[in-house]
This record gives sequence, C-alpha cells and structure tokens, in this order.
Amino acid sequence: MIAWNSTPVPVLDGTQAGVSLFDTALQGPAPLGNRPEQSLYVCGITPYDATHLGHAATYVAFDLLNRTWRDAGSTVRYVQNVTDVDDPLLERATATGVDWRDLAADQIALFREDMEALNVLPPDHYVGAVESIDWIVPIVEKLVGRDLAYTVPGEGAEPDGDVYFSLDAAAALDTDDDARWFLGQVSHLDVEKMLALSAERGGDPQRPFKRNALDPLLWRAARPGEPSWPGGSLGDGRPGWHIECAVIARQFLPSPFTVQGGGSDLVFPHHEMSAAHAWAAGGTPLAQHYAHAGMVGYDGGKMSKSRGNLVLVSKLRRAGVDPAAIRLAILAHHYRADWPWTDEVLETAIRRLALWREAARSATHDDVAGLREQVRAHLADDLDAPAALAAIDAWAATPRAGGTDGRALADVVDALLGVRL
Ligand SMILES: Nc1ncnc2c1ncn2[C@@H]1O[C@H](COS(=O)(=O)NC(=O)[C@@H](N)CS)[C@@H](O)[C@H]1O
Ligand SMILES: [Zn+2]
Repeated sequence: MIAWNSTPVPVLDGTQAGVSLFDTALQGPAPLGNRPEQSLYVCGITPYDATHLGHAATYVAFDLLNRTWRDAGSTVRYVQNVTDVDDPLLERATATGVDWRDLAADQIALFREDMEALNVLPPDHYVGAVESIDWIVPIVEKLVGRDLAYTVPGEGAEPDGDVYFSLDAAAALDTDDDARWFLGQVSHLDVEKMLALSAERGGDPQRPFKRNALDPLLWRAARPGEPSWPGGSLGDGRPGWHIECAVIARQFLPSPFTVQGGGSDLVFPHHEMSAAHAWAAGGTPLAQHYAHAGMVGYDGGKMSKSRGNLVLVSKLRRAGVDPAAIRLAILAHHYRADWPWTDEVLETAIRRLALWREAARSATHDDVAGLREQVRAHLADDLDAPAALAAIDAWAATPRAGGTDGRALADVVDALLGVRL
C-alpha cells in the first residue's frame, strides 16, 4: 500500500546528541543511543473517522522521534500498518450501508492527505492487514503446531474453528533469554485490570472454552456476510488484531526493533499481545522499547469513534485553518499528556504561528544557532516539544537587530518540529 509524500527534511548544522524516551515496559526513561540505524513501528489507523485530532497527535508524536533520530544522523526504518479489516470497520460499513473496502479506501486516502498536510514523514512501509494475510496464516499454523495456539468451539450458531493464542503456553516457553515475554511485561497491569480492558477493547474474556480468559484471537473462522480469506489448515477466515502488527513488524523490521509506538490505549491488550505473539513465534522480543502517546479529549471525554466526539483535521483544513497551526496546537502539549482539544488551544497556536513567522523575518545567524541547540536539547529529553516551543516564544518576544537568516530559522523549525513557517 502506498504511503504519502513529504517535503525534504532540511539538513542542519551540528547534530542531535541522542534522545531519551519514556519506555512503558521499563516504566521509566530509556536512552535510545545513537545507532546508525533506528527502527520504528507505529500502529496505524483502523480506517474510519479519519483523521481525528487524537490520531493526528499520536502520529505527530512519533514524527518528532523520527525527525530527532534523523537529526542525530541515523537512518530510520519506519513501518506503519492499516487495520483495513476488523470488526469495528465492518460494523461501521454495515451501519452506514457502504462496502467496507470503499470505506477503508476513502478513509485511507483522507488520512494520507491529512498526514501530508501536517508534515508527518511517511513510513518506509505502509502495510494493510489484508495484504499481510499470506504472511499471517503460516505463523498462526506454526503456533498451532507448537501448541501455542488452539481452536475453540463456537457457541450456538457460531462456527467452530476460531483460533486463540495461549498466553500461558507462551509464558512457559523455556529459555534463559532474559528478554523473555511474560504477561504484564509491557503493561504492568494486574489481571483484573487486564480483563476489564480486554473486554473494552475488542477481546472476549467471557467466551467459554478458552484456556485463559485473556487469550486473544489469532484467526476468526469465516462467518456468513463477513469477508474471509483462505487460511490453509486453519480454514477460511480472517486475522485477529494483534497478530497483524506482530507479523507486519517482523516482516520489515529487525527482531527486536527499536521502538513500538502508539497511543496509550494500545498498551493493553494490543501491544502486550503483539509482544507475546512475536516472542512465541520467533523467540525474540518484538521491540526494545514501547512508547505511548496520551489521549486527546473533547467535550469531556476521550476523542474517539465510539463516542463520536471527533474533531477532524480535514474539517479544520477545509475551514481554512493552516495545518502548521494544527501541528503547533498539538506540539504545545507533551506527547505523553492527556489533554482536551478546545477552540482556545487552536487560537493560541494560530497566534503563535503568526508571531514566529513575523519574528523569523529578522532572525540573526546567532539566533538560529542558539535556538537550534535549545530545541535539540528539549527534544532529546523525552521529546519535550512544549519546552522547545517556549524557547522559541521567548526569542520571538524579544526585539532584535534585523537579521537576514529567516530561511535558516524556518529550516530549524521545519526539520526538528515539522512546523512550516
Ligand atoms: N483520542 C486519542 N488520542 C490520542 N491517540 C488516539 C486517540 N484515539 C486513537 N488514538 C491513537 O490513534 C492510533 C489509531 O487508532 S485507531 O484508528 O483506533 N487504530 C488502531 O488503534 C489500530 N489500527 C492499531 S493497529 C492508535 O495509536 C491510537 O492509540
Ligand atoms: Zn497495531
């Protein structure tokens, strides 16, 4: 699947020392080091209701990581998926009377446009769940063959043949590798909380005949009226959610890769389960670090499709809002913070953008060098964009002799923050 276009990232003098990122699995900051190559998997959208400000905030967060790594001289291998077949998408397609493939295609096109407008650098590989099925089936078959997965009888009219992953068998895999996966390695939640989140986020802990209530679905046997694909010895069906990301990441990235990213609502079950699948299938961890963006709220609750309280990037753009202001509105909040989207947040960003554009016209060479190093230092500290914005605000507020390095300042703000002055 094609990703989207981006304008070239300006190359700056000097270099980034190296970023330290809060690691959910570690429960603390992790220095990511300065390796020639860094690798990143950021979970992509389930393509409906795209692109709301919550989505946008999460992709901008990991775009800061991508830009910071590039500024440190690393090449970045970046993969993002699209969950272009899954229950919520099928339900929305049915509810709105459209073919699920058309819904997905339209929404992915809108997402690409929005990402390009927000100056989010594209992944090297943009991969759909549907195009990954041929890679997923043999891995699920292998897990069944090693008794790390099992089939569950259907209830009533439900068909038999849904394949579940055995968390207990995965945790019992004998190895002395201290990077082994165990339940809670990523999320550090207790089982009670896990059961609640599993039920809330697409799991089925209440389903009978599962060995462990938390065991996640790997392969859903075909049902009438649902799309399905040939599954070899599994029979016709379609892939579960977590195996999709574990397999796509493994297809294109090292095992383990540097950072697995997403919003904080993916910590459990999604990233925990993907880590378990990668461990069971390949005996190596999925990722070295797990990083998560906070939740953007609106009207008193998390901005989400299920609540329908969405502010769409495309609507703001169509209303004439400069995408650079939308990006600045996002960057005014620390990427790990939960925060509410309000009109005031946008108005502040619009004012800030105008102020920066005005001040840039008289930037001196020293201004640029100073700001470049300040922004670098703040991004190195767990992508602290709000501190970087404050540094530029402070400079923009002080009158100075007319410089002529406006272009150079614009390059710094574009390369490091992705904001186009
Ligand atoms: N309100 C929100 N604030 C911040 N991030 C959000 C919000 N809602 C969703 N996200 C993030 O946006 C990304 C896409 O969300 S999504 O469309 O529901 N899709 C999925 O979560 C799966 N396709 C991941 S494989 C995820 O990383 C999710 O954590
Ligand atoms: Zn994912």
